[in-house]
Amino acid sequence: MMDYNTMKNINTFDELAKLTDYSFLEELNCEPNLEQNEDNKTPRQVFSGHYVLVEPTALKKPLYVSYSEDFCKELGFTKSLINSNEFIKMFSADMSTLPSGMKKIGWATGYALSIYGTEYYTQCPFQTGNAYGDGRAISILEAVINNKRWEFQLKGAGRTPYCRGADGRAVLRSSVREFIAQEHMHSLKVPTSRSLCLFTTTKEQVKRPWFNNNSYSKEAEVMIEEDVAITTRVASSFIRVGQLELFARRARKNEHEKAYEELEKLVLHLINREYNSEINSDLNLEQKVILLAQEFKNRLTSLVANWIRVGYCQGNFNSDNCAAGGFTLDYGPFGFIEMFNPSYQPWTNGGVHFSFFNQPNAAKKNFESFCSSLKPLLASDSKSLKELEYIQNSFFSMMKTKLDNMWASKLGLDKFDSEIFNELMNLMIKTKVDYTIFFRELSNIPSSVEDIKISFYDASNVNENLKSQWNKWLEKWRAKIDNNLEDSSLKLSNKMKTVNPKYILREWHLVEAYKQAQKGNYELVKQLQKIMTNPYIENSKDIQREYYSKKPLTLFGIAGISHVSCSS
Ligand SMILES: Nc1ncnc2c1ncn2[C@@H]1O[C@H](COP(=O)(O)OP(=O)(O)OP(=O)(O)O)[C@@H](O)[C@H]1O
Ligand SMILES: [Mg+2]
Repeated sequence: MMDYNTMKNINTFDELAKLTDYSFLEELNCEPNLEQNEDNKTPRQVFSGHYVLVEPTALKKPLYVSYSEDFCKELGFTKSLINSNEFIKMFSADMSTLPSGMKKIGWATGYALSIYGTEYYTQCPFQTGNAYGDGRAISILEAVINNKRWEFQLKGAGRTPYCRGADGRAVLRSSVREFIAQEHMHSLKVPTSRSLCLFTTTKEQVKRPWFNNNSYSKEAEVMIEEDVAITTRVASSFIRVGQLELFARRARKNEHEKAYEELEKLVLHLINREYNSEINSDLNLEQKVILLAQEFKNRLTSLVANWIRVGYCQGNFNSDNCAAGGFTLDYGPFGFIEMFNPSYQPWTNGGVHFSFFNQPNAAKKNFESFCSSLKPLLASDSKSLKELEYIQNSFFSMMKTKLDNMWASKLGLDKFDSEIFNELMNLMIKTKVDYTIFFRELSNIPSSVEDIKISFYDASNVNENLKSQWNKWLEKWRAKIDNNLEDSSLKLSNKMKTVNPKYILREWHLVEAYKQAQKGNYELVKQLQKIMTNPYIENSKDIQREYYSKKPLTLFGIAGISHVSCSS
């Protein structure tokens, strides 16, 4: 819990400037031989170094869409700071007038890509992997604020050497989605990068593939022009599994004389930034690497169990979208499940491997890529290599324990019960239930199917046979919780409501919010932010009517609401 009383508020930009601390960035290698005034905004190969310096491309006449109240409070950022001209300039990517002590240039990093465990090079325009990385994300600040170190990164801040010929921008639509979802996830108690603020402009548009109105098409049908936007996201670091892979691939192939050294540096840097409290700095490299693998496994399995708990599908869980700190990163073609379907996948190009219930397998693949990246550092130590292999091979047993515990907590049970679980899954699929509403209603400890019918998409079609199956299941389940029940049912109910959210971010609500925002009205964005940053509370009847609500049947299958083909 944050102790706001002992926190220092930051009222002015000069106060923020004083908290700037680039010492972590300085642990890493900047790309060598970079000529000062080289235009670093065209695709090119970057052969070595952990980052390149690049000047963000500012938004002209930025419009302030919103900021995160919760996160600003956590940072101690006051309204006067957040509304200051300097703040608006910096986070709409204009770094030209920053005070001394603050870098007037940003940095972007290269990374490699593995899709479901397979190494790819073809996405790089040079087919080498040397021009793949942050194509539109540029970090601009590192600061230690109230004893915690944060990196501030602009998403959509213009081209970098890794832009692959694209525009380096993000559009308002995708930025509103990412901005709200990131803080929603934090409020759902799922580790994630955070949102600071969101700016747009009417002075610059880019083209994106999209759909005709009310279309059922799975493929984009038209190119539309959209206003660009920049979200500032903030995290303890933005190191991805793919980033480790890039340096490990180079070390493995001995691509240049410093390849091994750069890998080692990055891994130690990752430990310093993300695993400081778990890994003692006195240990030797091999011991550190082993502990790193163990702890990342621990975090990644918890993360994915949490995603399933809240109904989140990442959609594109490649190794380059997998944060090495074990938190959620890259809210692209994500979605929160509505009608339960284990193979739910909001992204039409994503494939079943990244679908809802397959996320543990996708995580396992990313974990394998992670472990492979550590291997060069253990090459001369066969005992440690064996240990790493063991850690890698036991991913699934840890994943299963985390999933079992998660399901037990959703069901209010002390212990996972496979019979109760399997029967429930079958019933949920057969009946077409809303995932969130079902578990929230279950948290009221119902005794009859009538009490959970509100979560059924087609309650009128639930026949007597199905009703009796539900009643039997509820009876069985109640017998279990009664057996386990030390506390009163009210206590159990309250406990279940801390793991089963009342509100999740439904795409059709997001669509309304970004459509309004595209017309210059940010009220719905703010309203959604407010509700989605308090997802476990009941809220007023009016809010319940609107947001504790199943997806309207008319929206099923509609492109841009039920699925997307492009998210950027
Ligand atoms: N409009 C764009 N301009 C330049 N590069 C882009 C653009 N869109 C995507 N990319 C790059 O393509 C790669 C794959 O895109 P992906 O959708 O995973 O990431 P993203 O949403 O841009 O970024 P992140 O993972 O940083 O949240 C990334 O390296 C990204 O930087
Ligand atoms: Mg990405």
